[in-house]
Amino acid sequence: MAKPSRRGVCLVISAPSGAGKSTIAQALREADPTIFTSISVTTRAPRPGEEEGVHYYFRDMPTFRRMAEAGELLEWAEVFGRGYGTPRAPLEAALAAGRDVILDIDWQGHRLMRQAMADDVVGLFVLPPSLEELEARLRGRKTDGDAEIASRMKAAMGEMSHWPEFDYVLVNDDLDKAVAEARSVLVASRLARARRKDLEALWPVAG
Ligand SMILES: Nc1ncnc2c1ncn2[C@@H]1O[C@H](COP(=O)(O)OP(=O)(O)OP(=O)(O)O)[C@@H](O)[C@H]1O
Ligand SMILES: Nc1nc2c(ncn2[C@@H]2O[C@H](COP(=O)(O)O)[C@@H](O)[C@H]2O)c(=O)[nH]1
Repeated sequence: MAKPSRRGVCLVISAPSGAGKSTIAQALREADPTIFTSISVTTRAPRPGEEEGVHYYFRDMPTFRRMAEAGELLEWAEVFGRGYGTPRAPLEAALAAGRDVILDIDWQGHRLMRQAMADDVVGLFVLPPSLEELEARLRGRKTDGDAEIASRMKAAMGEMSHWPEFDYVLVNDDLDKAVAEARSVLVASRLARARRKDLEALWPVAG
């Protein structure tokens, strides 16, 4: 197979639950179907309408632990008391084939991804316009009960305090604007530092 002209960008999008990162990631993928979708493994139960291998790989805790110990997960973290992790092999294959990848994971996962593949990772943190709007979005989504929403709201301030660790930060007040900004981050990242290695092999560089 011919070598791709560049390695893909691994765009890690994090946010407190309900801020809109999955919605933004989905819009980016719909606009550009070449973007690779990483499907995480989780120990949480499927929500109504969620499908195995589409939204998540749903596994019990012993299986999740075995995968983590065997190195099958590039990163994994406990979020809201459950295990979530990124399968290693499909993501590495996609980047090597020159495909951009979007990961919709929490701030701990972003830290671990930076340790695992610093040159490939670009971090984007999505903030909600306010705590009231965050709670309204969690309620409006109708996927979680009161106790789960309370637990996610309780964690939100702590999660949001990690925004300075990211390369880019946006406020998702207007969805179209947020998607356009996230798209700009992806395009700029394609042209940025790690991508220069490919050009250095092709074009002269002043000594
Ligand atoms: N800019 C926006 N204005 C109004 N509603 C929005 C906006 N962005 C997203 N939403 C809605 O907010 C809800 C939460 O969005 P989403 O599921 O994408 O959040 P998330 O950050 O991925 O949450 P989780 O971490 O739980 O997966 C959804 O119902 C979505 O349609
Ligand atoms: N570190 C990781 N975090 C992940 C991964 N997949 C999802 N997540 C994060 O978990 C919470 C909750 O998700 P939900 O689907 O239960 O609402 C959210 O912040 C996700 O971003 C992963 O592989 N690794």
